[in-house]
Amino acid sequence: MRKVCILRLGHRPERDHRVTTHVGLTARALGADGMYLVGEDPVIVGSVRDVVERWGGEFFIEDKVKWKHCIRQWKERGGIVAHLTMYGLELGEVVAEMRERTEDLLIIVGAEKVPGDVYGMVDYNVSVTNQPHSEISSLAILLDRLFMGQEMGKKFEGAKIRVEPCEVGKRVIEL
Ligand SMILES: C[S@@+](CC[C@H](N)C(=O)[O-])C[C@H]1O[C@@H](n2cnc3c(N)ncnc32)[C@H](O)[C@@H]1O
Repeated sequence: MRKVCILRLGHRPERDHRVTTHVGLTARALGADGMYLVGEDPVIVGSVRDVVERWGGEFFIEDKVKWKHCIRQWKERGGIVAHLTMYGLELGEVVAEMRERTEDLLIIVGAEKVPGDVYGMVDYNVSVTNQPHSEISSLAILLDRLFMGQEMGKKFEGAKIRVEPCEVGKRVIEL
């Protein structure tokens, strides 16, 4: 089974804390396998690992990653890389090809301005509309289109807690 991981660039601990945590949680919930974080943020690493511990699955998070090294190593190991950017090719034009390829996929999302070199190092620069919005929304839509909705049924092995969907109220099961 191919691996799909996220590389989060440009994280500023003083202002991106919540958004970067949500990039990780969105990636996990929508079927990705892990996230590499450029920069050091033990609080985010701890929060995401805590969710994995309670809600299950094997999603990993690693901080203090050097982005060029991460991309090069990913490609040396035979993986492909997509960069989410409003300036890229429209998602609808490239997602079928990305889905058909069997190589591991690294998805890059930025925070502040992404270094210019990134655009030339990747296999796909992909836009989710050509309007500015967010790394969380663009990642969610890419993952959903990539997995064609199948990620919604993903089982999270080893969970200590699970939600039982119900029409009204909250039903939480401790396992
Ligand atoms: C809040 S934006 C800031 C982008 C920054 N101003 C720049 O010029 O690179 C943060 C990230 O959201 C993602 N993003 C925002 N809008 C997007 C779009 N329309 N399509 C794809 N990704 C998008 C990109 O990954 C981007 O790096």
